[in-house]
Amino acid sequence: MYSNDMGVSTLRIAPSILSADFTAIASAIDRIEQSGADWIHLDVMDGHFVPNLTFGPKMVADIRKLTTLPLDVHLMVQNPDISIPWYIESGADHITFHSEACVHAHRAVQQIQAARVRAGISIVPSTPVAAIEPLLDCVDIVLVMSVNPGFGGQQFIPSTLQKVSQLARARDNAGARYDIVIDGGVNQGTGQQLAAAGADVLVSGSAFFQAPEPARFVQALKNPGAAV
Ligand SMILES: O=C(CO)[C@H](O)[C@H](O)COP(=O)(O)O
Ligand SMILES: [Co+2]
Repeated sequence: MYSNDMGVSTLRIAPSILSADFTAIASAIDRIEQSGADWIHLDVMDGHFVPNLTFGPKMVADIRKLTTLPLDVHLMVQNPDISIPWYIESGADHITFHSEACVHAHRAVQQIQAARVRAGISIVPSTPVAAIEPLLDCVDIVLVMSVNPGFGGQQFIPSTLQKVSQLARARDNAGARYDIVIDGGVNQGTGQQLAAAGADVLVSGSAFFQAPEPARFVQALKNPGAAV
């Protein structure tokens, strides 16, 4: 559930800089910090696993110098085991890679955790939760893509909700500890549905950067249904 015993929201918000102006990255980081958001989501795309290119470890290292907020690196790259060490070195707090892009996913999780970085596994909309079931007892994060990865500003795919409930149930039954992170098409409407289904963290790119009042937007996502 998304509130604690005191009725305070436990939902965390992770704005994605994918929708920021890359020529003014320091001001984007400042906007995120001032908004009361919890993590900064960094989308790394290689032009192979997804049909788009963004940035690499230098950008992550430069952002590391600007903030103490957790840096949540989302690797949309083929064979992430090659580049995981670069993102460890650049100061990432979390590194999430795609199940579809990595043959030896269990080894990659160990590689990340050995550096005391939180390890995440992600699935695209056409991949079922069953594909990552063997990893659920060892990952720190499960990132469910609710759009096809590669671009911001796409429409939420509703079948994601069922995956979120399935992951929340599996975690409760097994006593596992992963955060359920949802990425793609998150706005106040879909956020409310995702919170009810059991999401822990909502990534928001275009909606966050378009919001006239980012702090109000973050509060509204954290407290679905409440007037803020
Ligand atoms: O991983 C991503 C795209 O592959 C982005 O994190 C995601 O799409 C966020 O953008 P938006 O909130 O605009 O959908
Ligand atoms: Co992402």
